[in-house]
Amino acid sequence: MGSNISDDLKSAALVYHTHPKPGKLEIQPTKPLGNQRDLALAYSPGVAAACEAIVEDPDRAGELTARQNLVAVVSNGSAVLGLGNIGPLASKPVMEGKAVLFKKFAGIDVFDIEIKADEVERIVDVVAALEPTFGGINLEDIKAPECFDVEEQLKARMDIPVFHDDQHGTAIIVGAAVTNAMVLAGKDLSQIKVVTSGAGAAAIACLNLLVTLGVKRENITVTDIEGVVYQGREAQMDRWKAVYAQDTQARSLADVIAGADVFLGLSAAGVLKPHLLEKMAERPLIMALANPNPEIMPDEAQAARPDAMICTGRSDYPNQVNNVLCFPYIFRGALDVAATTINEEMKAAAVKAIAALAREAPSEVVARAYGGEARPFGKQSLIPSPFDPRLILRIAPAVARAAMESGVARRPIADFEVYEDSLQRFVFRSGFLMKPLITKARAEPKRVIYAEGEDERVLRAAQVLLEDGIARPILIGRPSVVETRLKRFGLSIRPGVDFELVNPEDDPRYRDYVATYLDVAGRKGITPDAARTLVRTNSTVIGAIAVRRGDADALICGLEGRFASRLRHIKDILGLAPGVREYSAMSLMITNKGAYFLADTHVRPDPTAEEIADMTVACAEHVTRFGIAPKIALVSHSDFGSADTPSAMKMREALQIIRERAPALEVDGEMQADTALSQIIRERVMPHSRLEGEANVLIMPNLDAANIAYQLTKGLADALPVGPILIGPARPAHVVTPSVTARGIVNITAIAVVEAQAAP
Ligand SMILES: NC(=O)C1=CN([C@@H]2O[C@H](COP(=O)(O)OP(=O)(O)OC[C@H]3O[C@@H](n4cnc5c(N)ncnc54)[C@H](OP(=O)(O)O)[C@@H]3O)[C@@H](O)[C@H]2O)C=CC1
Ligand SMILES: CC(=O)C(=O)O
Ligand SMILES: [Mg+2]
Repeated sequence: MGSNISDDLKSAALVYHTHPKPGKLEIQPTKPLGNQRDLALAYSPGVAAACEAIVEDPDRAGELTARQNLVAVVSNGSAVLGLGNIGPLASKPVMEGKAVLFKKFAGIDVFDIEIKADEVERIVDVVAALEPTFGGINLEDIKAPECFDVEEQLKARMDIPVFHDDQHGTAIIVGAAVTNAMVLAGKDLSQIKVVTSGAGAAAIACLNLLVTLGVKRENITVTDIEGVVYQGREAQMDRWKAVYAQDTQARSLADVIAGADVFLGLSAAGVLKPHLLEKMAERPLIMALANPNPEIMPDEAQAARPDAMICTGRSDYPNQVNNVLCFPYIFRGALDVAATTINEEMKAAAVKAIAALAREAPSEVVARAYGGEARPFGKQSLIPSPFDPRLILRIAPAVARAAMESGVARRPIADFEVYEDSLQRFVFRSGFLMKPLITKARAEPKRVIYAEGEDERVLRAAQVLLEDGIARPILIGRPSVVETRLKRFGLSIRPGVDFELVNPEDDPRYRDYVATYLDVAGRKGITPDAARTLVRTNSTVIGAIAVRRGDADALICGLEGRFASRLRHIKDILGLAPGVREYSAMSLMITNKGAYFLADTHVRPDPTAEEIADMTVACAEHVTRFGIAPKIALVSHSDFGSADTPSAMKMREALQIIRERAPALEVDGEMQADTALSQIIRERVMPHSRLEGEANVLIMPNLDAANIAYQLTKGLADALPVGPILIGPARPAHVVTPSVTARGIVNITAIAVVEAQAAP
């Protein structure tokens, strides 16, 4: 045993699991519990009404409890990743991890259930007894051959989906990857020769699925820890691997690899030696899927066979064949139709959807958003990336449809358009929204300077930014304070080693910075004395000068103090970008309904029509960086001319200017906010609007309206704000608000890095 991961990653992983709270999960209530009445509804006596309704009609549990969206991730810890039988307690981090993936990628809630039980009967009894709690059961990391019986018996006993992820989740992705690789290699599945290392849960399930896809059983040779699985072998045999026993004298992987088109490794680290690859067929597919360390490292495999297509289970190489591409979405589809099982038709639908998605050209918007990362279908992109937001949009409906067509859906979907719309909204609500910018930032991380470098949130953000390669942070702060705090928060990054620290009390560039400051701001009422004091004491000034002088590429400030005073320094030192007449600020609000950009939430008290037009065009450009097509509404109290107040007329005039300046923009106005957010309402008041569907960019007539809308959305709709994104400075600089979180700083940094990449 032993995972062989680097010491750095090991300690980072331990900190990640420990701080700020132990583990990766907590329970969140979804209903208010703020007063006596709430208590009477949530608990006794009100709760009895819900209980009685379920007694009368058990199907109502789906609408009165969280059951229909709740999955159990169950393990006994007997085959945890490639770590072996480490037991249920040590398996808990993996099961919590699976729970997080279910939630993050598909909005499914999970209780991880680690059970101390080795015998099939005991596992089955425990899990079967959990049926009232859950809408589905995901079995995880239970070793072969026990896992086969466990799943078979549970499927027979339970009326909800039971799915052994290591078998079928893996098989579905492998099925999609093999299908696509053979398309590229120009080989027919019925002709290819497959050799495995591993004859356990994952390997056997993959082979079974490959056979249903057309691979011939006689063209498959299985090897495991005992060597080749041959007819008559007695050691370590079971009836599932016996299906693949060959009549052969060959005894080892080395004896059978010659001529293989596909190597399928689902066993243990390092079992495939580079010299063995030489004997494989032309353009072979090497799937080294053991986790966390594969059967062969991709660079070794590529060096031995430059013509090979290579997949691993890891996220740090192309072609990540990992069941995370499947299990969240197959359950999403199954739960959404209240399926009684996950059958072969549903699995086949998932294989098809995944293979087809990889072959789809990235949409124009996605391609632009992902920069160089959106690889077209090919050797390095046999299957979609786990962060492809289209996975849920393609797999869940395909699985739901297959469940309905095969007669196992208890609650069929009536309108797939509405269903797909709800999935689309989920995608935008989650962190996926930031993904394109983060990916783009990582392609060319820039130096970002933080004025409040001693703040815990900046320190935590810096750790993430460095680990994820999003930016090269420069922190302004006193070394002793920064060092003490890093230690206190258990952060492993070190000043001078991992990031640059600018000590405002003792920086060798002090004189040069004062000179630069006087140069740019000397005629704005700054005396030499004031300049010396400010460059010593005001970290926003220091940060802005660093950016001005090219010592940093972008500035983030505003964790303390007032927005206006921070902005004043940016104005004085960095100035406006060419062609821009005024500064403005746009805030992204990620809500349960979707993502909305509001402007100007922080800068201009009462912009003119010209300034509204400028701001709208600039906002639209920023929005496209998120991979979102801007749909812009100029909002007002007036609906398409219903009032002739000065502010309504201003918005009308702004629309005319925008139409002349940027005729391709999807923009309309002036309109009320509900008209902006609803196509139905808009059709009533303005049947031929240029704007289609829901607006996602709301341009407000003044600062009061925009800032109040921003604060209300944040407070009442529990929205996650990103920004404010400052538009206008000559170089990237953003003033966050004092309530910003570490995650918020990471997000605004990614935005600043992408801006800096585009800077001349
Ligand atoms: N990328 C992905 O999505 C997934 C990857 N996996 C990985 O696949 C591997 C197996 O998982 P799983 O099938 O669930 O586990 P099992 O315990 O069910 O199976 C393990 C199999 O590997 C064989 N094996 C172990 N060590 C060696 C070795 N040194 N040489 C050859 N064969 C060996 C075992 O042989 P024997 O039966 O003789 O002991 C057994 O057949 C793990 O590394 C896991 O992380 C699993 C699921 C998904
Ligand atoms: C990915 C996975 O489920 C495993 O390695 O076990
Ligand atoms: Mg697993």
